[in-house]
Amino acid sequence: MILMKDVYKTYANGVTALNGINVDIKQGEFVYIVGPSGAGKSTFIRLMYREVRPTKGSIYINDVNVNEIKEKRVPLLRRDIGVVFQDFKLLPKLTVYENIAFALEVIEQPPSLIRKRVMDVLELVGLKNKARFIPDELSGGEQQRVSIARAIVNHPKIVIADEPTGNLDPDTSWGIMKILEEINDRGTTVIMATHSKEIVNTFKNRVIAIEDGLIARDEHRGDYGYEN
Ligand SMILES: Nc1ncnc2c1ncn2[C@@H]1O[C@H](COP(=O)(O)OP(=O)(O)OP(=O)(O)O)[C@@H](O)[C@H]1O
Repeated sequence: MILMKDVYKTYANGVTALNGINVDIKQGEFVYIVGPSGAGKSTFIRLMYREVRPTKGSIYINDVNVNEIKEKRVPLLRRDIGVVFQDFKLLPKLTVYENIAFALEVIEQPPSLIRKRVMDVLELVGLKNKARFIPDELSGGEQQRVSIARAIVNHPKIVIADEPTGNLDPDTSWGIMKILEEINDRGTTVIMATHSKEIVNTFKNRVIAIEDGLIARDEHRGDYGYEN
């Protein structure tokens, strides 16, 4: 479902972030991407939704080579992938409801379906009572729950999260993990880059460690493996 073959990435400034990555992630897996700062985790993640293009090698998402599709088909690729960022990236002037609905409006879904889907995801992330709030009126954890709701409202097959708990305290992070595990239990593949030893060692899942642009470790139900 996600397949990388001999993937290299050298940025325009000459920095090589990935140095020959081979990986195979099946539908329904939960995978942590760990490793030292600057090891290439974000680059690895951003290649999957074509935010970054590889210098060499192939990346397949559901048998589609993401580097070969035409620019106009990129939005279609991204419909299958929900992305969650460390800094939430919510639209500040829109309400919680509107932030989530927007993801469906841009792909021209009918209003009745939009309403149902938004209410369903608000229920899942426990924010039905805050649908009319704007992001500034929410805590960091609540804003991250909105951004997760927005990422999954279109029922993507894959959710990619780049340090989703990076700005949150431990209790709030736990709540976010519970939601991601629930989404994964429903069959969605979850790929999450993290620096949290506590999370990786508590919520056991596959661990892929990237060091110096290479996969240094790939373990089923692995440990974090670093001292933070
Ligand atoms: N847009 C870019 N242009 C040039 N170099 C970049 C760019 N993005 C990342 N790099 C470099 O590529 C290397 C890998 O960066 P990347 O962000 O993938 O690492 P990371 O493992 O996610 O780090 P962190 O844990 O600190 O977020 C670093 O040396 C970084 O400086």
